[in-house]
Amino acid sequence: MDKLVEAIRKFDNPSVVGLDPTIALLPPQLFAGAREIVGDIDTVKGRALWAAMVNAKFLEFNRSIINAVKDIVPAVKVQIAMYEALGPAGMMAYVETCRAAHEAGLHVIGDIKRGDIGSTAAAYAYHLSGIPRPNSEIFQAFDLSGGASENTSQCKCLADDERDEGKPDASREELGFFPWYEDSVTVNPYLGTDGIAPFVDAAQQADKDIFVLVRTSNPSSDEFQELMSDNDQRVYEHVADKVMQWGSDSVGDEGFSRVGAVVGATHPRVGASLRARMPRAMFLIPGYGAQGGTASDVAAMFDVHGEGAIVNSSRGIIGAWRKDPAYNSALSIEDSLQLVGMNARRAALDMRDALNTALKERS
Ligand SMILES: O=c1ccn([C@@H]2O[C@H](COP(=O)(O)O)[C@@H](O)[C@H]2O)c(=O)[nH]1
Repeated sequence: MDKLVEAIRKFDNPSVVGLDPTIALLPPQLFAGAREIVGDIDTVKGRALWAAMVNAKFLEFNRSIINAVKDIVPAVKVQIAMYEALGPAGMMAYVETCRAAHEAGLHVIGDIKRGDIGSTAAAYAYHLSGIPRPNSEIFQAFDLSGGASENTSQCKCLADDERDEGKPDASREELGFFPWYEDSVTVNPYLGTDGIAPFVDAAQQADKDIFVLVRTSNPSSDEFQELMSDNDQRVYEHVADKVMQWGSDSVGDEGFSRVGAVVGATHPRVGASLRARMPRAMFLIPGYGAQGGTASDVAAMFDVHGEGAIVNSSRGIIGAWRKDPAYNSALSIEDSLQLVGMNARRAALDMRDALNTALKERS
């Protein structure tokens, strides 16, 4: 997490902008004429054209936000669900969004919430370590090599070779070794250690990080996470202890391991207790703004130095333009996107200031 900690310090801003576009969050003028272009939406062609168009608009929208905030925030969190909902073209919009953020110098958190049995988790973990080698386990399992390769025992990724040769990230990108442009991803711990270990290994190989869901922000999260086990511990407390264990071999210079924790801003008391329980875990805190979390709710989730956490807001920042009286439907596409960017910037600055004030006030 050293790079993320450094980026937060550089901007004096422990917040992350969530790029979770929906059609309702985009200015309607971006879709002017869409009906005519798409034709009948209930045909395969119409639906495919619509998805391609929406994805192109998502990308345009995201780029205007990235440009507007790149000099004031350290990171973006890109929620893959919003893109995946639009099919294969959506995945390209996801990747291109991550790439635009990466090229703008931002730390990119891929909110992909993966988790599966070990062998499948190993395949998902290539999000971090790059496209697998032809002789990696994932290809061997299906014998795509025609039995030619000898090496079946190791799941070795392309990034290994690059790292061995000491090549910088840029050359990895050129070679297609780093296709997702994510610096970290979110993972779901429900399957236990064998579902997480491949992500920890991949993060270690590729010098990246993961964030494990520990105490999520949503209303139903109590159903399982608050359950009490025999030894008087809540389920989320068990997960927290596992997160510490999973990260124990990867504590960086800044004192945080590669294995961070997702803790919702909507649980201030629990968040504070988790801070004490997980001193080496960086917290990714969603639930600020649109879900009701405030700066004072999250202040106790930072460590004594006011570090160790990054707070996400998605709708509250990318949808801020909708409250601006300067918006009107007659604005050109260009002007509407400028308004989107200006409002996102203002909302991001307000969030930064609110967090820094709450951190000062608590001491
Ligand atoms: O516990 C969790 C884990 C992840 N999220 C994600 O964060 C954003 C929140 O969006 P807002 O618009 O700021 O509410 C979204 O991508 C969620 O999937 C979360 O909210 N809670």
